[in-house]
Amino acid sequence: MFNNINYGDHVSKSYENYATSSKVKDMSLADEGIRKIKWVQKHMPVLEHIKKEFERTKPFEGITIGSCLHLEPKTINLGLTLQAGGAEVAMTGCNPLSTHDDATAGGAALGLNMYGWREENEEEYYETINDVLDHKPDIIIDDGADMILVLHQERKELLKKVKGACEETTTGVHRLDAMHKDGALKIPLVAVNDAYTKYLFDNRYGTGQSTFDAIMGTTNMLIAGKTIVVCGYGWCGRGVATRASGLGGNVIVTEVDAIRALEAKMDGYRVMKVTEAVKYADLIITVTGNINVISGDDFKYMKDGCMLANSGHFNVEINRGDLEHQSIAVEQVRESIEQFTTKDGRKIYLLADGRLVNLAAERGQGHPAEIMDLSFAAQALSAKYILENDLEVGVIKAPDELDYEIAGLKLKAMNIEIDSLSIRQKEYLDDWQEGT
Ligand SMILES: NC(=O)c1ccc[n+]([C@@H]2O[C@H](COP(=O)([O-])OP(=O)(O)OC[C@H]3O[C@@H](n4cnc5c(N)ncnc54)[C@H](O)[C@@H]3O)[C@@H](O)[C@H]2O)c1
Ligand SMILES: O=c1[nH]cnc2c1ncn2[C@@H]1O[C@H](CO)[C@@H](O)[C@H]1O
Ligand SMILES: N[C@@H](CCS)C(=O)O
Repeated sequence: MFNNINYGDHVSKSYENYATSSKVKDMSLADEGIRKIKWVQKHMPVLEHIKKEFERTKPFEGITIGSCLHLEPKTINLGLTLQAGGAEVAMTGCNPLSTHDDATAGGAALGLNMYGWREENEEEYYETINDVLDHKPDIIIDDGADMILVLHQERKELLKKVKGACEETTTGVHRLDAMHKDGALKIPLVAVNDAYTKYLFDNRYGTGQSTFDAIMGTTNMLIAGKTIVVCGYGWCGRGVATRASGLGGNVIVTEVDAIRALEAKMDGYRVMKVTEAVKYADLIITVTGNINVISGDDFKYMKDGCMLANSGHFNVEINRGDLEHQSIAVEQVRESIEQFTTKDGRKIYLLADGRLVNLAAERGQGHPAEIMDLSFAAQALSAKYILENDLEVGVIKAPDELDYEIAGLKLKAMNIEIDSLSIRQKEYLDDWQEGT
């Protein structure tokens, strides 16, 4: 069935190395998965460049890399990049709702060990994390730190083989920082999220666009003229607020950090306490990485028809239990939309079960390929960095050289040339004596 597909230059050309240990929903979806993988490859030039380099230099020969990332075509392309470098790759999802079953079938067909399917229950979610750990990885790539936690708590015997791990997202880095402070972290950790080429683009422009892509695709509703409350004005919040405003929404920001609140105000948004903001909201989007951002009485003051979406962390930012408690009926009214009827008769809509909407909604495609090109280039080079350096236990930022290499490659792929400092300019910048 698969043999007449032209795989292109950068993926395996046959299914001979089809990883039989994979657990995916349906291998008959592999053709479609491979078509989607090939599409994103066209839009991930930096990762494709790295893949070619890896094919030549084989930095991961004899190495096993296990990942816990959102499983969709761009992530599979990261897996193929690591595979091109000689690694045995085992992948599972980092969210029970974000896996694309065609992409995982495609990945398995192309020789990656794939574990996971969309709508896993909690037991299956952790079972597939353990399936990846069974491959005894030398390097781990995590998103949200669930796999690293399982490694430290339940699979301690594997710790000594792990040379290091990479973490994809802000909340994962916070969790791992906390773990290190408690003396519980036993491996070196590269906070890939903290690379400039990651958070400045992925968290901001990626989340900005993909959050609205998913919300609009899920609801088929207009943004223009609506009041949109953005909870959290970090990198994701800035991106979400910019796009909300660009689509014609009236944006209100809520924050707990005085500097970020001030920044939001001077960026032109209204800023107020969440208890006040919810009264005006047509749509609320949480992007804080925190728990109970919308909870308790907040639901009482919402207007009839208010929609709730989280694009931050797990399913804890919006307290679903509190909303259920105040409701007399919950009904699935459309794919990824639940309608809660409150005791006083209002309808409140929760998207994608309160999980990050840009990935967990049925229509969620995640960030654009050009954005994940940067994030996954940072992952691929960080994995190589771990292997080539004897890192100490702790959480470090990816080195600046790596960031500049990625930015340079991206600019080149975009046909953009920039200036460089002249010798005189360098001297001037280094000199403290030259004045007016
Ligand atoms: N959906 C995605 O694809 C995606 C992409 C990147 C990051 N993330 C996740 O999104 C979350 C935010 O990431 P970030 O990089 O913007 O983090 P960040 O640290 O830059 O920003 C978070 C902001 O939320 C604020 N905040 C915390 N608690 C709050 C509360 N109760 N009410 C209002 N504001 C509050 C903080 O003060 C901070 O300014 C994280 O969980 C991150 O892992 C999701
Ligand atoms: O399309 C995607 N594929 C894989 N990962 C993604 C995609 N979109 C966003 N993220 C990643 O998900 C993390 C939060 O869990 C973010 O940090 C982002 O890098
Ligand atoms: N993997 C987690 C981390 C997001 S911050 C999630 O999907 O919610």
